Amino acid sequence: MDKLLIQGGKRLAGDITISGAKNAALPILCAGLLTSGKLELSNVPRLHDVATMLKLLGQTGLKVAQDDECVTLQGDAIDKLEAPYELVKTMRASILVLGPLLARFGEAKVSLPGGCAIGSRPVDQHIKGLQALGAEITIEGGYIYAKCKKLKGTRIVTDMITVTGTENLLMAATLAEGETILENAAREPEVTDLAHLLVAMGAKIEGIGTDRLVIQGVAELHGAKHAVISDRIETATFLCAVAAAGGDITLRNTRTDILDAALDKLREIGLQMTIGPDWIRAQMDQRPKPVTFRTTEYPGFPTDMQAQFMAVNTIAEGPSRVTETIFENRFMHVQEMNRLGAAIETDGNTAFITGVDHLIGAPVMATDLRASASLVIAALAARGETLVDRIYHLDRGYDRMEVKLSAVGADIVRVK
Ligand SMILES: CC(=O)N[C@H]1[C@@H](OP(=O)(O)OP(=O)(O)OC[C@H]2O[C@@H](n3ccc(=O)[nH]c3=O)[C@H](O)[C@@H]2O)O[C@H](CO)[C@@H](O)[C@@H]1O
Ligand SMILES: C=C(OP(=O)(O)O)C(=O)O
Repeated sequence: MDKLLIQGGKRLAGDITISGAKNAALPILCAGLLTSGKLELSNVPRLHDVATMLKLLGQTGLKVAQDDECVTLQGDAIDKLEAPYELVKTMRASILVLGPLLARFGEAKVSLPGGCAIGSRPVDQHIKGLQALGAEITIEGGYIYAKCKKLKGTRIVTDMITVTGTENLLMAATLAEGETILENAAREPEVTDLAHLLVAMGAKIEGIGTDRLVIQGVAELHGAKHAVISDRIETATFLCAVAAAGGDITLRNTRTDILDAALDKLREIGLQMTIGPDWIRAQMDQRPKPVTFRTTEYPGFPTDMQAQFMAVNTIAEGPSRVTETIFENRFMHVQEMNRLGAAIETDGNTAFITGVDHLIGAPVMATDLRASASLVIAALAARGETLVDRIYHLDRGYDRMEVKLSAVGADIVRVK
């Protein structure tokens, strides 16, 4: 099993190119199921989750061709309307094939994703929404069996804001008969990116970027070309790395207009930033200042950045408080950070951090994707050597993180 060996205390300096966003690429790849036409996608990140998704889509009969960061999909020979447990269990986003398969073919069998480390993560809202669109759904033997003659547009109000729930229902609604209104829709930039692709494929969607999406169903969608939006979470992760380790880095191929909540907190930390349309130069030459925040849906502070900011808080010049409101079990990095000498206590969904003068390297275990990234950040700032185990979590969602970090001066190597 791969691990990362990190010698902390090195200043970071140089350029990093940000990859396409995992959370945009995964639904966008699933949109390939909605058409017999050709989807030509660029800026697709090289990630385990993308490889898993392409394998899953390939099994349906969708034709997949991949060349570096470009993926071409053609859905003119899909004949297996199924997502098996073996693949779904490794990636929850597999649930995103449900809406498209059902809408286009009137049938789908998709394994229930089950819980995961950060929380129970049910998919009841996806199911409830598809039922409202007229699908007959049964659950048996761990599988969702969905059937319909033709989905019919309706008004759907989800009980909570759900990102993949919105994406699944949005994709389904593009091929439903008549008008669908999605109230309480997620406004995450990745949902918006998917909506822009769907429009390029011929879908009729109003309210893009708002919490009320109005979709007029069309008989069919056609092929399109699309560049996946750059990854705001990867961007903010590298900004936290320089905030913790110190240095002067420039991030390229990024989007600076979808990062407000994180950028505000980074300014509070003391990170000096110069911001262009698609680049950010970040400089840090002081001990971080502590930041208190709570995670919320976009445009609020993203849960996917909670752990990385906590890593910066561990060595900040004072106490801070972090409240996680999206997932019920997203503090698994706390124990591991404390192994590095951090002083964090938790009470329910709030973590209380007392900034320490420095962390000291130790062997630690990654428990989920963003927890892994937070441990890398802590290790970059720590004195001595840290071995981060179970980095398969990291590989799910970061495109060659150790290569990008060593190119800017970090002492980080992948070991077996
Ligand atoms: C592939 C992808 O895009 N993953 C992102 C997506 O996950 P994902 O789409 O799975 O997260 P959701 O937005 O659906 O989850 C938000 C909350 O709603 C709950 N819920 C959700 C759906 C449902 O049917 N029932 C239900 O109870 C969840 O358990 C969670 O507590 O958004 C999360 C929140 O920004 C991010 O952390 C993930 O990185
Ligand atoms: C939780 C995440 O991803 P997923 O929904 O794919 O588990 C994440 O990207 O931080």
